[in-house]
Parts: sequence; structure tokens; C-alpha cells
Amino acid sequence: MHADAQNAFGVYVHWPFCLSKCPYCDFNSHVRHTAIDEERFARAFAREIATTAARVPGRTVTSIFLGGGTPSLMKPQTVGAILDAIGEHWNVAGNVEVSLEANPTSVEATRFAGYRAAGVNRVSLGVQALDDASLKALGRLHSAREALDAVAIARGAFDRYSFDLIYARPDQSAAAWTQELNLAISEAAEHLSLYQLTIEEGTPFFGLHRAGKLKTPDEDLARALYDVTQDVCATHGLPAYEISNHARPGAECRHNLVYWRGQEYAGIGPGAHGRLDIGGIRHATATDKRPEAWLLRVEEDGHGLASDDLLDSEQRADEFLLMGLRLAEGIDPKRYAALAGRPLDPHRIAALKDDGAIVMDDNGRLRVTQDGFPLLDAVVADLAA
Ligand SMILES: C[S@@+](CC[C@H](N)C(=O)[O-])C[C@H]1O[C@@H](n2cnc3c(N)ncnc32)[C@H](O)[C@@H]1O
Ligand code: SF4
Repeated sequence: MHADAQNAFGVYVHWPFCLSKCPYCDFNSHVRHTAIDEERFARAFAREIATTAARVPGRTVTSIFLGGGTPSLMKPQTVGAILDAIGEHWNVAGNVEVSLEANPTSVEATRFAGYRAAGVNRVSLGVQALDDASLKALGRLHSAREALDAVAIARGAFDRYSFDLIYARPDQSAAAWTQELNLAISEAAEHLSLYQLTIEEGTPFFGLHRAGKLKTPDEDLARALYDVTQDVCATHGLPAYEISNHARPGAECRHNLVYWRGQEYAGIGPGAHGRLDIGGIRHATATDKRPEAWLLRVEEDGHGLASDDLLDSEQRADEFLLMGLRLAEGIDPKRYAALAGRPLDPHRIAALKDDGAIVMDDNGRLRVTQDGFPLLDAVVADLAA
């Protein structure tokens, strides 16, 4: 049986606060200049977990991801209270993966030891760049040295750690990125997330880009940077298992695989998304993004849901395609057909194969090729049309 047929159930918990807002980021993150009442938030998280578990009881949690925002601003006791609540309302697999996102600015050894004692067994650090000028341009509060020190602390505290870098940054050459990537790989154990800088609408970078004050690589350079990323990582035993994620085989982030394989997950906390199967129907849930409004809603209603949409078979199949084709393992077209009630169009498959954008492998799985990945959105749009 292929791994994506196995039962998996993830719990995503969103901590929505950061020390400062990075100018490229459009995640649900907020800066507060007064102390955050973590105990009150922890009670609200526990309450929303209880309410969600009542909707999807009896699940065995295989992964938990504490994401943000900056979850490493939480006290270890807050993390412990959240993990205890999950254990109280669902079964938890013996080998559960529990990841926490950390910002190098808020990493210290004692705090990491506290997270480990609370049950976290994997950390993901937002390093973003390994040179100080780029970090400054990205509005980060840490230096490259501090980032590497945080990686060393992570290595000392956890068997499993990963870090994120952003590439295709303004003025980045392929030679400089190759050097930076080699340094990153020498510090990475098993997993790296390598994201191309996206200019998100509504961010300060968007305004600067539109005004011509921030230049991102042109198409050719972006492609060269992408190719360098694939080649250098694969050479060092960290092939891409997803368009932006690289791991030694077996060290993939199990939680993120839940999303990409179209499996079930609960979304807890402000602005968290979930996919729940209730009575054979998939629900797409989203909570209120505003931290304090979410808190009040949970205290009043037991949950902070802002929307709970039922996905029809077409929507479910499209989502399966969109997420699954990001993975190097691709998708099982039979599962698509079962979800959509019709197979993918064989003419479109043939045309994309002729273009070298997709392949059908020996196990009958449909996969996007390395040439196809930079055009992924177009490939998906073509197949789903
Ligand atoms: C939600 S952030 C959480 C990490 C943590 N708050 C930090 O910044 O260290 C997750 C990751 O998304 C990536 N990211 C955020 N905005 C991005 C953008 N506009 N383009 C590319 N990557 C981005 C960064 O690599 C970041 O580490
Ligand atoms: S990149 Fe991370 S630290 Fe910066 S605003 Fe976004 S979530 Fe916060």
C-alpha cells in the first residue's frame, strides 16, 4: 500500500504573534506591544480542541504542527497545555511527530529543553538567509551568526530539525546562492525548506516592487536559481519531495505530507484552516483571523470558526490535484477519478506529457517533472480544466 493510503490525522495549531512584522510576510501574524495573556489563550486552545474533537471523535493524531506567527514566543508551559489538551480529546500515535516553528530571535537552549520536555520532537527554524545584508533587507531581527547559533541549539535539543531559507531575493546571483546553499546543507541534518521569494499583495514588499524599488530575479535567473537548488540539494542527498521542501528519504515532514496528500487535519487557533471528514463529507474550516476576536468567540461559543464549507466532489478533486502535484511522488489518478466521479482528461495528460511537464511512472502515478515544476500552476490549471 502506498503511504498516502494510510490513515493520518494532523492537528495544526496557530500562534499568531510575532516580535515584528517582516515586510514580505502575509501570514496571519500580529505584533502586540502589551503582554499576551498566554494562560487565557491556552485555555481557549484547549476549548477549541475539545469542540473540534467532538466533531471528529476517535481519530488517532499522527502529527501536530505548532505554526505561526512565532510559536517560539510561547512559554513551554503553554505548549505543554496545548499538547495535553490534544492528548485528552484524541488518541495520539506512539510515534506522533510534534513540530514547532521557531524564529532565531527567540531561541535559547533552556526554552528548547522546555519544549522537548513538553512533547515537541521536531523544530523548524526561520533562518531565511545566511548573509547579514540579505537578512537586513528582509527586515529580520537576527544576524546570520545568530541564526547558525540557533541551528546549533536546535541540533543539541532535537534529533529532528529543519530550517527555512528564502531565495530568488533581490540582487541574488546563482553563484552566491550556490555558496549559501552549500553552507546551509553543511548545517542541515535531514530537512530544508527552500522558498522562492513571493511578492505578496498588501505587504510592504509589494508596494516597493510595484514602485520599481525592489527588483526580483527575471524569469531566466529565477529558473537558474531553481535549478541550482534542485541540483545542489539532490547531490547532497536532500532531494525535493515537494516543490519547496527537501529531505533525506524518510525524514520528510509528516505533517505537511498530510496537507499535500489530501488527508484530514484539524485547524486550531486564530486563522487556522482545517479539513475534516464528517459523515463522509469533507468540511473546509477556517477560524477568525483576529487573535482577540477569536479568543472571545471561543470563550463564548467553544470555537472560533468563521467558516465551515462543505466541499463537493469537484472541489475536493481539484484540491487533491492542486496539493498532490506539488509532491515528487505525484498523485494516483485513480484516486482523482474516485473523488471527481470522472477520470482526468487523457488528451490533456498526453499533451502535457509531450511537453515534458508530467510523466506517468511505472506505478501508474502522475508526477510533475523538474521542467514542469516551475510551471506547476499552469500544469494544474490545464489538468483541472
Ligand atoms: C509563517 S513563517 C514562520 C516562521 C517564523 N515566524 C520565522 O519567520 O522565522 C514560515 C516560513 O514561510 C516563509 N515565507 C514567509 N513569507 C514568504 C514569502 N513572501 N516568500 C517566500 N517565503 C516566505 C519563510 O521562509 C518562513 O520561515
Ligand atoms: S516571517 Fe515569521 S516572524 Fe516574520 S512576520 Fe511572518 S510569521 Fe512573523
